Amino acid sequence: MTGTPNSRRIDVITVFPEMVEQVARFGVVGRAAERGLIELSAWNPRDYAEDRHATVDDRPYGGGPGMVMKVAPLHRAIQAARAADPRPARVIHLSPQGARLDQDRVARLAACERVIYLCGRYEGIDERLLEAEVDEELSIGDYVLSGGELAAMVAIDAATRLVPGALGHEDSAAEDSFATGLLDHPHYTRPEVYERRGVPEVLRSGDHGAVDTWRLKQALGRTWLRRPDLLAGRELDERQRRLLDEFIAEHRA
Ligand SMILES: COc1ccccc1CNc1ccc(C(N)=O)cn1
Repeated sequence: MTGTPNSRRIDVITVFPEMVEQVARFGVVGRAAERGLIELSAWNPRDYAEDRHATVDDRPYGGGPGMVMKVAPLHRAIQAARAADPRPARVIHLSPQGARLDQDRVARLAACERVIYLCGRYEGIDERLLEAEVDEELSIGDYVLSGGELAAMVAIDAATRLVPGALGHEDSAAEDSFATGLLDHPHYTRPEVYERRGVPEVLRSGDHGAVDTWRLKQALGRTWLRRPDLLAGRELDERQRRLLDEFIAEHRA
């Protein structure tokens, strides 16, 4: 299936295609797929195995527990995915050995016209396939999953939110907490009081300037409290500095 020229094409190499296809059935990613902003296809290396048992793994050279994914079925699946669209693709291997996925790397993925996500299972993938085909290794965190599929789905979700048009006007990715480099401010909606807990007055004042100031102060304060590391590498302007100092003074009061 050749892609429509300006849509982002996402291919996933996985032995569990049905698992990965779920990410394009719901919510923001589901709507983006429906509207042709992204196209998602999964490719199963079992379909490209050499033998009638559709073997995709084998025992590790050097011994040890578990199995290793074979080169040939993965290589053929990647070639089939590449051939499905004339545009060049960036091949990303999800692995605990990868660079940590953060919003900057997500933004780079979102800018790619084509990405092929390679999902390992078992103990991992034969190094020769990685050397020959992989452009970048990414990790969603310092923990081991039973496969790269969930990591690929995380990357697909985070990147799709940044595709122009994917989010309605009601929630712009530009104000996302990590887009501003700060944590998010608190959110409230009706009822005004729930089990004796109210809503901060300023949010019902109708004074949008005051609301924006309150939200910035809360974002700065919460970042200071929960993720001071995010503030370490960041210059605050005079207004931000003053708001954070106010928050800290109130926090210590
Ligand atoms: C033993 O599993 C592997 C070993 C090597 C490569 C891939 C896998 C598949 N598992 C993964 C994949 C990604 C992440 C992550 N942190 O992004 C965690 N686990």
